[in-house]
Amino acid sequence: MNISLAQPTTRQSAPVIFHVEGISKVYRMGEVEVHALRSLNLDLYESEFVVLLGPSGSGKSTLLNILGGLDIPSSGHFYFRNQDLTNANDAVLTRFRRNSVGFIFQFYNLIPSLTARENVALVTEIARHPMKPEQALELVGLRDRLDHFPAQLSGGEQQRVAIARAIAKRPEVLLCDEPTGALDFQTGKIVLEALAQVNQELGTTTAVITHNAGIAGMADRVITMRSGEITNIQYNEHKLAPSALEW
Ligand SMILES: Nc1ncnc2c1ncn2[C@@H]1O[C@H](COP(=O)(O)OP(=O)(O)OP(=O)(O)O)[C@@H](O)[C@H]1O
Repeated sequence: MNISLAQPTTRQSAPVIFHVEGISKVYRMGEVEVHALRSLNLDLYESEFVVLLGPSGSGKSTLLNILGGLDIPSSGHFYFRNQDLTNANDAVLTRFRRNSVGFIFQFYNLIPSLTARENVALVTEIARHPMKPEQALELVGLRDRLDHFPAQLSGGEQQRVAIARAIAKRPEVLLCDEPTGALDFQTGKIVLEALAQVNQELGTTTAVITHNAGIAGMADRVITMRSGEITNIQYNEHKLAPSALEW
């Protein structure tokens, strides 16, 4: 199914950051072919906050992984700021991921023997124009947890360290796959507050995959997928603060 790309967005004057044109992804498992994405078209705009919904197996992670240069489509084209990355080689994709993309996953993948500040510093040491680890941690509300080790932090705090680590290199996009999947309601909201804050303060284009439809209210756009296709795009005229979300 092709969705019109000409609809207005709340960021309608913003330039396109990702242009996805008819991408398909087929996984071959022996004799069996799994069509994870089917001729999908999508534009994402600078600074927008997008929530991706859809049942398990609908292709959300596959799409996010392609956007982030972790996977490549079987056919179609994928552009980042007019640069065609569809057939980019490993060196180009590595540079793209390193300079332009921050990833957040359900599990935080922090290094247990390093403090919050040191976990973030690992990334800032190799980035081009990083912010200071302290600044990144302050942005996610962890100024007073700089010298704590992961084991001394709650799940929500660890996820916020992971967010600080992802944004400290000032990526243009932040791709989040089930960032609150392992967290309870209240803690999940605090993590969403941190993502909203980063989106607002740094203008980082943010895409969040979730099974939780209650999160949709904080997005500029809500994209719903089913069986490898986009079945609906909804525009929120009035975004909700994460604290006002209910699920
Ligand atoms: N590496 C892979 N090899 C084979 N099949 C895969 C692979 N990755 C994903 N798939 C299949 O592609 C389809 C889409 O998977 P994907 O993970 O993108 O869905 P999803 O919407 O993110 O699901 P979930 O919400 O459960 O994470 C599924 O049928 C899945 O089994």
